[in-house]
Amino acid sequence: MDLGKNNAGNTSNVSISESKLWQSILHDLREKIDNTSYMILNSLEEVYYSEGNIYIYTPDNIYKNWIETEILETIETSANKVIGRNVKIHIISLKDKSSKKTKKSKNSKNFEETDFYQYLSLNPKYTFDNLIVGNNNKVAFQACLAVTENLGKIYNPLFIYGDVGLGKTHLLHGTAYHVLAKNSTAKIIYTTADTFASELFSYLEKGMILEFRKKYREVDLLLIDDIQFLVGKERTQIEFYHIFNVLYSLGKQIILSSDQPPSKLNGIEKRLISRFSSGLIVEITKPDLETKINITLKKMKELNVEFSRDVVLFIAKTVNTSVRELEGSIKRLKAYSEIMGRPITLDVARTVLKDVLEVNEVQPLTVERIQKEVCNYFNIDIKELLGNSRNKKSVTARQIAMYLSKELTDESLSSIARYFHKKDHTTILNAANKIKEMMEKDRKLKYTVDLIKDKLITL
Ligand SMILES: Nc1ncnc2c1ncn2[C@@H]1O[C@H](COP(=O)(O)OP(=O)(O)OP(=O)(O)O)[C@@H](O)[C@H]1O
Repeated sequence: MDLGKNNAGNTSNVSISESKLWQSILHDLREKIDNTSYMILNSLEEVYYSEGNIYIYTPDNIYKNWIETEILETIETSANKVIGRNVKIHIISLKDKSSKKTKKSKNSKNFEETDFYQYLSLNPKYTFDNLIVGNNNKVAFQACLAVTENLGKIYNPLFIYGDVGLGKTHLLHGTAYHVLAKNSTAKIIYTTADTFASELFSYLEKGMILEFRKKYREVDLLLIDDIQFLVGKERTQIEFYHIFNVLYSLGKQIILSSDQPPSKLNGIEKRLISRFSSGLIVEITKPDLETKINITLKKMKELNVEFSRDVVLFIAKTVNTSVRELEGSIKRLKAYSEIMGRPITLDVARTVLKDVLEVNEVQPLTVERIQKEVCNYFNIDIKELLGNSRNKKSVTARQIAMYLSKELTDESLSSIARYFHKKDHTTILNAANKIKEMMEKDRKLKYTVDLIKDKLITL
């Protein structure tokens, strides 16, 4: 029987029998039912989920009767626990063809893995596949990747910090997904320090502190986001301190994120700070232009929207505060274009994102600024840059300035030519092409150009 096929022979749906959720339910049942019952359940090939119902198909009535009399309640309890809501279990014998048809009506939706991820509070979009890795987050990403290969063995704890909206949560969720992809039964808790604190108090109110401890002390990977929210919460810090110690001594992996490095987390106990600092601390910084362009292109694809190259460059250059804002700007432009039925031109983008630009107080990127920055870098006079000197340094500087003016401003080639006191726009085009070509072969030149570019656009 083909597990990937549903009743209608449609191969696009995934049955619960293949899913991580069913594996988790079976895993939970392993210790609770006898071996024969476990073998029976493990051998079943058709198990489906639909809106709070699990349909388990058995080859005949003997299996059906066994499950119903021996283990039905236990399955239900495990399923409720794993899914986090009440589910109803239906046992259907495949010999009884008519019941199969009724239960699996065309509205019946097979289980999707997103149900499982929602249960873990993971955003389905925050995977490594959707994460753009640039200079700003490369170290943090590599550290997370290394940790997934070797849970608890290296970089424990891993402490990731950076300003708001720079992708810390995305990285934490991506790590959890990556661990689950390698081992679907890994016990993972992702939570924020705030949720951890509220959860603790609700367990305390119910007199269930032991259950709370058990829950957190049993994990293979604990990810706590926004750890700065532990500041001032003394009771929560005490509880977290003990959980941390237990997990650490058991060699379980802990990953924390914060908007500050540990040393700046005033209001968190010293003993916790020293533990946060005992593993690897990595920073996520603001993305450079190239990374912002790549993120913009990725988000456009996710949002199914297309902008011209000019608009992409404009967004990436001008939205400087966070990746969240970058994403917000793309969404705004998309909404504007849909509502007004107009394509997004550079002028439209400028108008729609006016308030974002005001916040960012962007210094306009003019040909004059580029010329000045190039002169600073090469330590030459503007007269030398604009003159006709053929010495190597002046020629390189001039060509780089022409290349950057073409790449980073909206000026036409003729207009750029005027800024360089040239009559012919082909001078600019030739210089720009030459630098572009040379950068592919000459790493030192590429490094120089990138450095100047960074200075011009860095936030
Ligand atoms: N490198 C990246 N590639 C793709 N998307 C990114 C990247 N960095 C951030 N994002 C996106 O930016 C948005 C904000 O990221 P996220 O919530 O992870 O930031 P954060 O650092 O956790 O922020 P906060 O400190 O406010 O909690 C998300 O939609 C995320 O997908």
